[in-house]
Amino acid sequence: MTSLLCVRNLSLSYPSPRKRWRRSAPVVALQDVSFDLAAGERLGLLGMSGSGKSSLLRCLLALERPQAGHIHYQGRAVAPGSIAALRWYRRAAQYVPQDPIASLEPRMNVAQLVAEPLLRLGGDGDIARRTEEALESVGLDHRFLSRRPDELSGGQAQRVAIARAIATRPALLLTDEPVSGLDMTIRAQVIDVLRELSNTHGTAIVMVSHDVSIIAGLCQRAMVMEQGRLVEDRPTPELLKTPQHPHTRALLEAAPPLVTAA
Ligand SMILES: Nc1ncnc2c1ncn2[C@@H]1O[C@H](COP(=O)(O)OP(=O)(O)OP(=O)(O)O)[C@@H](O)[C@H]1O
Repeated sequence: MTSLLCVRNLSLSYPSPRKRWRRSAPVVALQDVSFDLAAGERLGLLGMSGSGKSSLLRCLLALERPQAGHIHYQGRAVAPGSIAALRWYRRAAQYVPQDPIASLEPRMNVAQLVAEPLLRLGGDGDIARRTEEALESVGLDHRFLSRRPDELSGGQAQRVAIARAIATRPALLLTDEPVSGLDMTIRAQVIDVLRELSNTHGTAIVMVSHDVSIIAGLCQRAMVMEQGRLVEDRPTPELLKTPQHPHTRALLEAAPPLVTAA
């Protein structure tokens, strides 16, 4: 497989809030994080709350600038460098956020929301058909096309956010807890859609989840973070069967028993 993303020695700290007359030490979110992601690979990111998963995702999305290290996409620099000059990267990488309702423009209807990235990226062919296909693949039929975000449940809004991201068939999909608000049937359906997208179009996926079973069901590889560091990075079945790091073992012991495995 060809390397898509190359992440080397990434470190990120947030300035600490000012307490009265003095500042305390910055909050270290990422420390010396390095890994590669191959085209079409599906990578799960596990870790306790506050371990740095969302910070890493924000760096991969070029929303946060790391203080040290670099990120290259197909050999081109995503970081360091100017965020404003990353238009080319916004075409390649799509994002499914954790909070879909906040991310969907309230004045647009579902058809416009899903078509918007296709139009923005200069989509060719039948935009209406691709919009409907993307919505159908997440279990929403044509009756939803004219609804606005405030007329959707949390789960339906999440599915619109996923349809929006996958309609463009991106080379890289970055997701933060993409199925956490969905019931079990829809959750399984959305996981199938993501797997199908990846298998058919070679989309690489980086997925943050607290749910080990979701990562086991979708991702060939899993990484575990602890206090901003990567402590384990292995094929998911191996990591689940023989966790090496004490933190991974603690994480798996705290998780509910797995129903399925990749
Ligand atoms: N904007 C911010 N300003 C200051 N500190 C931050 C900010 N965002 C995150 N942090 C801190 O950085 C560290 C990593 O946070 P991050 O959100 O990346 O963890 P996480 O693993 O995604 O957690 P969760 O699973 O709870 O979402 C934490 O100590 C957090 O408090």
